[in-house]
Amino acid sequence: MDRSIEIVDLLVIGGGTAGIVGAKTAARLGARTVLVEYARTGGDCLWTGCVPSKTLLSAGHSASEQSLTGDGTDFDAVRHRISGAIAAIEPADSPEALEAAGVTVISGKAAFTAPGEAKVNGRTIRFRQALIATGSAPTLPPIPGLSDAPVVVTSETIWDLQSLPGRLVVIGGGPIACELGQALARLGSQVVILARSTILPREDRDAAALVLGSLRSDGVRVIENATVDRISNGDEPVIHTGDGQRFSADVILAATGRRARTRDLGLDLVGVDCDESGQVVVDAAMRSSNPAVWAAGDVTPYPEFTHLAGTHASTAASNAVLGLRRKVSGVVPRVTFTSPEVAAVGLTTVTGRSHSSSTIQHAHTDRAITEDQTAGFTRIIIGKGGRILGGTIVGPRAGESLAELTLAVDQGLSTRTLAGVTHPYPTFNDALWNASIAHARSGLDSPAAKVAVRALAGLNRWRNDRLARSRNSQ
Ligand SMILES: Cc1cc2nc3c(=O)[nH]c(=O)nc-3n(C[C@H](O)[C@H](O)[C@H](O)COP(=O)(O)OP(=O)(O)OC[C@H]3O[C@@H](n4cnc5c(N)ncnc54)[C@H](O)[C@@H]3O)c2cc1C
Ligand SMILES: NC(=O)c1ccc[n+]([C@@H]2O[C@H](COP(=O)([O-])OP(=O)(O)OC[C@H]3O[C@@H](n4cnc5c(N)ncnc54)[C@H](O)[C@@H]3O)[C@@H](O)[C@H]2O)c1
Repeated sequence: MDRSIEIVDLLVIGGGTAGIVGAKTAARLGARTVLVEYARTGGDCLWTGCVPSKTLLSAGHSASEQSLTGDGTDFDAVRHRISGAIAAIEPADSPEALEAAGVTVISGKAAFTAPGEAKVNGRTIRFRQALIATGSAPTLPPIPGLSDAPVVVTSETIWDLQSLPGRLVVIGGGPIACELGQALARLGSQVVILARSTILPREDRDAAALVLGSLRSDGVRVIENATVDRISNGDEPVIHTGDGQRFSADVILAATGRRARTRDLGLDLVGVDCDESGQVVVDAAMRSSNPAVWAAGDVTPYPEFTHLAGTHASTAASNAVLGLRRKVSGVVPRVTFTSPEVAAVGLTTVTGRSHSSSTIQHAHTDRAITEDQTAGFTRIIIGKGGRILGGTIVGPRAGESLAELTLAVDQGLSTRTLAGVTHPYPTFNDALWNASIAHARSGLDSPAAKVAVRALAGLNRWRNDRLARSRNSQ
């Protein structure tokens, strides 16, 4: 029997970051909001993404410091730390927190059935607007033998390992491969990273080179431009590369990208278009090809970051509920939390004739020297009128320094403006300040500026002399 519930203002499908933020935003605006989640609220970030991976990195960092004293790794303690971090954050993302915010939470799998209708657990929900926030899942690359290998994990299942892998082969070279590869190497695994291109291909080349050096000094074998041909599964899995190299593994981590969860959602029944990779196509207001259906987070073609899932869902939900067409910002910061961290926003290379860059190596940044952490730099890309267009920061806590650079890019600040703001000393942000000062000062080196400065100084000298003469004659 079909049991319908009264029409809701916003139906949210998926209870990860995008779903939670979207649902809370709508409820705060007074909308009758229902969120459907088939696994557990909190999504990828809380359970298998940001939270466990950053905790693992922190544990790896502590282990690498302790190795100076010869301490071993207690993997149970690491697992305990990870579950502790999840447990501490989970209440904020729980169904109870959502209900307290005015959101009705339904446990089950939702799919659209007709325009304005979806089904969950055999029950029809009629909606005025809907938000698709179903995220993405890791994919396994089509490598012969991979799916038959005994211990193949992804970023979703690696957290189930009960013991530290002795030999870990990571296929991929993106943020997941670098972060998890480095953390596990620091905890004591022998790690090989097989990357199809260079590692962190989206980042500034100098930044990626610093991470490569750091991974290697942590004992990770990084093979760039590798082709993984096949995996043979005899006594133990062996990974064969195109150039004839072989790597034995106890565990294989596939970190080669993700696929949007849009299959079985009934999107064709509501006229929601997807691109060829299965992601929901949205405009800059996060609206799909169906004007009553919106999408946010990893299910869209935008970069896969928690902060973006949240801000995009908030925009989508308020647009849906209030009938607005507010567009999302194009300024997207990102941080890869390796040692050193790589943080970037906006333009990271000089691409136009009117662009220039200003770089401060952290070897010249006093705080980096006092911390003995000089492997890093701050580079900003500058456009017309000294406007800061973006940049890259590499070093400890680069992600924290990126907030200031992100604000500068978002607000269209110039190097002169940033140079004029007193920064505390000694901090890592000195590098961003000094990169701005260096550029702003270089403006004073142009012939026209030199003439103007000389004229101004001359005028002031003449005025002071005249004042002095008149004082002397009194
Ligand atoms: C290892 C790792 C580390 C990461 N680290 C960072 C980081 O440091 N910083 C950062 O910004 N990002 C990081 N990310 C990315 C970040 O986790 C994602 O961008 C973010 O979680 C996406 O949120 P979402 O809400 O779009 O999707 P998800 O969190 O995947 O949520 C989607 C939810 O929808 C549910 N669902 C799916 N289909 C249905 C359905 N039909 N009915 C009901 N429910 C459904 C799922 O169960 C899931 O709970 C990391 C990712 C990984 C894998
Ligand atoms: N710190 C963070 O914000 C953070 C951390 C982890 C993940 N994430 C998000 O999760 C998303 C997924 O991460 P990811 O690292 O899996 O994906 P990715 O798409 O960023 O990187 C995958 C890498 O694997 C390589 N690759 C693909 N197929 C391969 C093959 N057969 N052999 C060897 N290499 C191959 C690709 O060239 C690419 O460099 C990222 O795009 C990112 O947005 C973010």
